[in-house]
Amino acid sequence: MSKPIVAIVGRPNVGKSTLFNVLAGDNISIVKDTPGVTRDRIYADVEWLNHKFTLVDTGGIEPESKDIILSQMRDQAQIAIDTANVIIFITDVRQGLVDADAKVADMLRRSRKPVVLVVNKVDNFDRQMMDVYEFYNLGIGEPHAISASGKLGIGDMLDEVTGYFDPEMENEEESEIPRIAIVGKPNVGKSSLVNKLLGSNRVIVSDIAGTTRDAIDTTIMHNGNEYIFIDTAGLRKKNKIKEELERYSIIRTVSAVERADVVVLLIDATEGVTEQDAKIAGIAHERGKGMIIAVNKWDALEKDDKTIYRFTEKVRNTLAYMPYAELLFISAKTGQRLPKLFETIDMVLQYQNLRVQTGVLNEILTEAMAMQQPPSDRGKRLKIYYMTQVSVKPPTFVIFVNDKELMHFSYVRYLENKIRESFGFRGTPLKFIIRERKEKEQ
Ligand SMILES: Nc1nc2c(ncn2[C@@H]2O[C@H](COP(=O)(O)OP(=O)(O)OP(=O)(O)O)[C@@H](O)[C@H]2O)c(=O)[nH]1
Ligand SMILES: Nc1nc2c(ncn2[C@@H]2O[C@H](COP(=O)(O)OP(=O)(O)OP(=O)(O)O)[C@@H](O)[C@H]2O)c(=O)[nH]1
Repeated sequence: MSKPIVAIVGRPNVGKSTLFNVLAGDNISIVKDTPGVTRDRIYADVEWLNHKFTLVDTGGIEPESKDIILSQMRDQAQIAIDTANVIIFITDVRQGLVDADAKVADMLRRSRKPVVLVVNKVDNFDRQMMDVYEFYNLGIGEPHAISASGKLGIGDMLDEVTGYFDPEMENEEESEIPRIAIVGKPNVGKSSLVNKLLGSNRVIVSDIAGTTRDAIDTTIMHNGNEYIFIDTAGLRKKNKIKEELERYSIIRTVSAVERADVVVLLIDATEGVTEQDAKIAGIAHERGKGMIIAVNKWDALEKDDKTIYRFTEKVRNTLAYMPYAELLFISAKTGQRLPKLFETIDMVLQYQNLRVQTGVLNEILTEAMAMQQPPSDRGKRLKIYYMTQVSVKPPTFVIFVNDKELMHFSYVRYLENKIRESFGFRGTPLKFIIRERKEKEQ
């Protein structure tokens, strides 16, 4: 299933962060007023009735001068148009309708993306409704009055947002053609890779920073199989401050990863593995995607017999939360190990879809428990009744136990390792759900 993306766009101080936090719930609620504090809160998973979506905040405008605000808003809106399925355009009833709003509204209208116009800070519906009607003039539909901080009008707004979701997309079962997202920092070689894989020049590559184009899906045939590559390259770099660039690249990554079965994270061999790489990898990890780390520009490195070993160690340390990820050393320039990349993608796809029968799983479980007893606490021992695999992509297991509290993270890890010893599941994260069951039901 691929989750829709909803982007919030709006001028500084209209209440984007507040709305974001209300929608994202308790999990992400950094209260602001300190510039920089909210920077990391860029996306969140939201559930409304039967709908799930990923919310992204395109924010991060520094209110320096009006000209800059408008150009930054345009950038925000462009990112939203490029990546989102539905756009929430948020305005402020107290500031009223301003010129920048109208300009951005024009841009959004032309994009033909569904836009939900929201007028925030309507703390008193009776008294402020007349002011809300003014926003009809934007020509992008009916304004929704809300109070983000007062949590008013949020339900109606979400009804409209989720009403635009494509039911086919939400219920999408298995797609026949696997989708591979190529992600990584700017300049790491994403376009070069897709270009090389394609073997022609349909994807534009440039040495000049500032090549503009939208994310492209490229269908590539290899050994008679089709693959769709989702490429996040070509972010505009002109006039962007570093943090802004990073935010944009993260939003695009989230949207590409969301649609993918397998993620190929490119790391620049000439720069080593960085904090930003770890952040990007985290997005794929959280979303349970198949994971391949490809260290690119391997041709450009002076190597001795220890180089690959040292590099491996560094990557594994920095990305310690994903020991399952496959690791490859490639060159998009020379084509080194690109056939191996396809083999690895095929393997990871298989493991993402592998189902293990309950009988076999429980043999592994029994043996594992015999070798290492489940933990106990204050005289009470964890009992594990059985385990079953409930889904794939990522493979997800439910473990039935007598008392959830007794189930230790380290014991789950131990069981995971036992499953991997038998089945591999290379390149794919495994998910475990612990459920309690009364002994009598046994
Ligand atoms: N009265 C009222 N104030 C609100 C409401 N929602 C947000 N605010 C206030 O508006 C101010 C700006 O809110 P933020 O959520 O930080 O706005 P923002 O759009 O994220 O701002 P930037 O990060 O600068 O882009 C804060 O002081 C909020 O408390 C509302 O519904 N009613
Ligand atoms: N030596 C070497 N250079 C490479 C390799 N792959 C890419 N490059 C160079 O790295 C630079 C950036 O490559 P791009 O493919 O444009 O990188 P990108 O990740 O698509 O960049 P953005 O569009 O900024 O996201 C170009 O100068 C490429 O020629 C490689 O395997 N080896």
